[in-house]
Amino acid sequence: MEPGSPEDWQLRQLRDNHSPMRRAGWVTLVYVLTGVVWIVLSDRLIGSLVANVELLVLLQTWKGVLFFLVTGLVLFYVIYRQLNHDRALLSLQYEQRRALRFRERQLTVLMNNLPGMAYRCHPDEHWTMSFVSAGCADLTGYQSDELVNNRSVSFASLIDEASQPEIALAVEKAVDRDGAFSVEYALTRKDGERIWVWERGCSVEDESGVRFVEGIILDISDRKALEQELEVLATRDSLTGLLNRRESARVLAEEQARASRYRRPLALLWADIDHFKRINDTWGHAAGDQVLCAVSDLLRDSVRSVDTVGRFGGEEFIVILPEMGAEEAREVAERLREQVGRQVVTLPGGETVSLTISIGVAAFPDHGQTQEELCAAADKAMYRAKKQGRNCAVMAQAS
Ligand SMILES: Nc1nc2c(ncn2[C@@H]2O[C@H](COP(=O)(O)OP(=O)(O)OP(=O)(O)O)[C@@H](O)[C@H]2O)c(=O)[nH]1
Repeated sequence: MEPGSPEDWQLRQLRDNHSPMRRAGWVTLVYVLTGVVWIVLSDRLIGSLVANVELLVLLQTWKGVLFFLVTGLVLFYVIYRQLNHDRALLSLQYEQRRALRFRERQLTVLMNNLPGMAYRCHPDEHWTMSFVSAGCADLTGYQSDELVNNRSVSFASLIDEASQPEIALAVEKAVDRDGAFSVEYALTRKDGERIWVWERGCSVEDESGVRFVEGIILDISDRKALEQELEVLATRDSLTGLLNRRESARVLAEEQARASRYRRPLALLWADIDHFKRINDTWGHAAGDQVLCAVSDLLRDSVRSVDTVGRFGGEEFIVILPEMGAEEAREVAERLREQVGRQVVTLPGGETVSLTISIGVAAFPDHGQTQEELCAAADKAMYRAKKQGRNCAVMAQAS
């Protein structure tokens, strides 16, 4: 009910009115006093004006009748007004109850048809649920009564452990400033399936001052999968699965900035398959693809976990070697060159393809102060390796 509405005014009036006993007492007192005053005054007036006894008796009789008529009318008006007032209050109560029932029904339908689950919980370490909507079964696999009051399992135990501190912080902040929070995290369902959910909630206080958190939780696994797919598409080379050119450049820029900030060594290898065109021309493009994948796998499997291998274009690869100086990088390049030389790729038709690679080696800061200078130095070194007869690793010249 809106404050200031007519219904509100009526209820306030009812609350502010005196008690029924006091009101009835007042009415009776007014009636008795009026009667006494009327009888005394009217008797005196008539007695002083009329001397004839018969006329006096007649006037007394009509005076009594008049008194009953007037008080009867007043009584009728008072009771009529009161009953009308009561009836208005009763119908107001009835309308309010009806509106309340309608709203409850609306709310229940809404909650039960939400795509996820609505909840009310205590902000304790178990996220003890005091209410969950019917969508709980679809979302978590648990029935409402299994989750409410942690009867079978606590909601906190379903949440991915790594996300718990972040969620606790978001909720704490929301409770502190009476605001809302939204978080994304992984949740383990009753059947063991791991799903991604998005939760939005806010802190509320009930009439007795107890704090709760209320909100909704939606399944966003499809969106997450799409996001991850898009991320792979944006950062990976679709043929080899290595980082693509853009992502390789981003990682190199990051590593170069770090090396520059902390004055740490960093090396870059620029590798190119020798006479790759011949492979394509001899065995076909699909065979060329297979060779590219084989070389990619070999490079990826032959470096440290901190190193990054990317496909920079056609048959060109880069290897980013953090915390590595020029000499060590040359040894790595030599090792990779030998491994590729030893590798034989067997094509689907049974034919075998042998290959070699040429590698340019550049180190930060000796061969380049910036990412661009480092790339250019490694690329030039690779071309010198080609000129020197291929199948070799060549160190870049100092800048
Ligand atoms: N199969 C296949 N071939 C590719 C791909 N990308 C580029 N190429 C081919 O790679 C070949 C590169 O040839 P070139 O740049 O002449 O180099 P090369 O034959 O390796 O000779 P050198 O580098 O001088 O040793 C071209 O024929 C391109 O068509 C790819 O994704 N798959």
